[in-house]
Amino acid sequence: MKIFKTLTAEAPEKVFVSLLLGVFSGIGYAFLIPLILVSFNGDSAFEVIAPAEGGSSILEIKNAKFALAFFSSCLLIICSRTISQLILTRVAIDATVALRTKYYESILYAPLECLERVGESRLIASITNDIRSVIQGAQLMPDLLISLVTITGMMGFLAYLNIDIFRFICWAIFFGVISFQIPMILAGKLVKKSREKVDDLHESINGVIKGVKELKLSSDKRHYFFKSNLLESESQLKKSSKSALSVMRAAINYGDMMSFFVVGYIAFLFASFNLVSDGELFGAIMVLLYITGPISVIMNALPQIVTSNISLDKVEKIFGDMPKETVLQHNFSFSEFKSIHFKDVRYCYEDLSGGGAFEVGPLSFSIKAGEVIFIVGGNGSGKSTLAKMITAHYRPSAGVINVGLQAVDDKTIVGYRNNIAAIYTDYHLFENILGDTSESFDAFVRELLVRLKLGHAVSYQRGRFSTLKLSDGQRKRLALICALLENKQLYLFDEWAADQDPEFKQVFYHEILPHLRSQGKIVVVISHDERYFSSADRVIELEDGKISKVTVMSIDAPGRSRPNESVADANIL
Ligand SMILES: Nc1ncnc2c1ncn2[C@@H]1O[C@H](COP(=O)(O)OP(=O)(O)OP(=O)(O)O)[C@@H](O)[C@H]1O
Repeated sequence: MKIFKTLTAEAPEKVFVSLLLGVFSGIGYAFLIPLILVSFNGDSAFEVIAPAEGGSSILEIKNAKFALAFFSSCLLIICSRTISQLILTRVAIDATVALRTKYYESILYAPLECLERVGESRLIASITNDIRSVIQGAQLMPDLLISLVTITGMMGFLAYLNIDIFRFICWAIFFGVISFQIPMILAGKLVKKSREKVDDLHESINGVIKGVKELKLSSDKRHYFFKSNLLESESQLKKSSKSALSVMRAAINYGDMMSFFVVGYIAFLFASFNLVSDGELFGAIMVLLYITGPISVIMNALPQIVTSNISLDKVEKIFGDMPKETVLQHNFSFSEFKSIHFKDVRYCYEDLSGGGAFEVGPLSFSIKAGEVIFIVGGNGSGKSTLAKMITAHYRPSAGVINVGLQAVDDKTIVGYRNNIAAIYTDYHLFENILGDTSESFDAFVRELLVRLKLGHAVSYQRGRFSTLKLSDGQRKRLALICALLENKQLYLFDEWAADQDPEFKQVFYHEILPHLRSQGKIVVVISHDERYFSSADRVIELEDGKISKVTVMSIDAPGRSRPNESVADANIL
């Protein structure tokens, strides 16, 4: 079974040892009943012997050999079963971490458009729920094996007791397995359907958590969302889960009772038509009653195994279909990173709605070091799409991007990205500064915190900010500090200043940008702040994915300076 491979792939030797111990344990179980039955041999295993004088009666073991074998089997079961389960539990924990790590890597190395297509909710649901479910199923391995070995051993004993009873039971098992498959196939389909509903539910949960502010503002909206989205998703999941579990429970009970039907048949009918001694009949019934335990273990494990297999399919569908960027993960070093050239670059979204895909391009322009470019345009004109092409998150469908004379391609793209610091509209602020956090940074960061008026709200020590519980504007200023610390060659700000006070807009447009220009950086700013367009060297206007206008700004405009020229008011850095 596929789910078991997740464990065997992690530590094959340990899993092998665990299974071997499971087999020993199963053999131990399979010996218990035969030992008792053989030791009875028509008499009592214990004989009351004369009480010692003045003392109470004691029991003396008559069949010491069998008794010893019996207790040795018990000991074997305790030791082998415990060690087997301990080993597998540890392997399961390692396998869970290994699987999650593999999928973290898949996410980190997948093309951005692919992650955007799958969506946050489905990724989180798979990494958290599905992987846990797969491992829970795989962990049942030793118990299943113990039960299978026990049943096999007991069947062997039955064959030894009476071959006719053995044959009859083989047919009963065959019939049971076949008739059990029908409800299980139906249950599998229902579990699959219910798993699909989990994604919808996650989407709704995301909505209730992220959209709580909007929902609180309107009781109608809240009521509608609660009923039509959240409760509807819950109700669909509840319906499909209940159906799946009902079918499965009924199938399990049928399977459980099958063994008692067989016991009843043998006890009341079989003996009437076949030549079976009382001893054989008694032995067969004991064996059959005994194996109802292992059968029950297998039956009860089946729902988890079905669910785990479906979870594994889901994980494989999401992550198996997720391509890895075919790029060389080598930090290519450009001979110089002084200019970027777009030549007839296009990017076309996949047409998912059928209403025609949006295309950006063909775009041809260059940006030099020490230049600040503003990209402007109406909503939906393609600014953010172009930003993602500039930062090489979206690879062009046509055309080329060069750094100087060197192309940004599979061999150089990782090196290209390593030269970029960006703040997107949906940026993420990490809790600590990732990378070099040497003490030399401390004074610099503290100075920036004070200049951006964050000094009272946040303190910084050794790569960590004291808190991220800040206003939106403050968080964005903190993101700006992190970006500046990176000291990259290309800076991209996607509407950074949109939610800043005029005071900080001023700092951004008239101090930060001129400073970056003076440092010879390539700076791309997506902006709607017309008041500050004069801070740019050039303003590229987009309309419907194409460049509609390029304006070269006057060198004398406020907030302007040439590369390497000291900036009078860029006094923060
Ligand atoms: N993931 C996507 N799949 C398909 N089409 C998309 C996707 N993202 C954006 N688009 C399309 O691309 C167009 C440009 O989007 P983009 O986000 O680049 O615009 P924008 O200029 O940044 O807009 P805004 O100023 O509103 O942020 C949109 O009209 C939209 O139809």
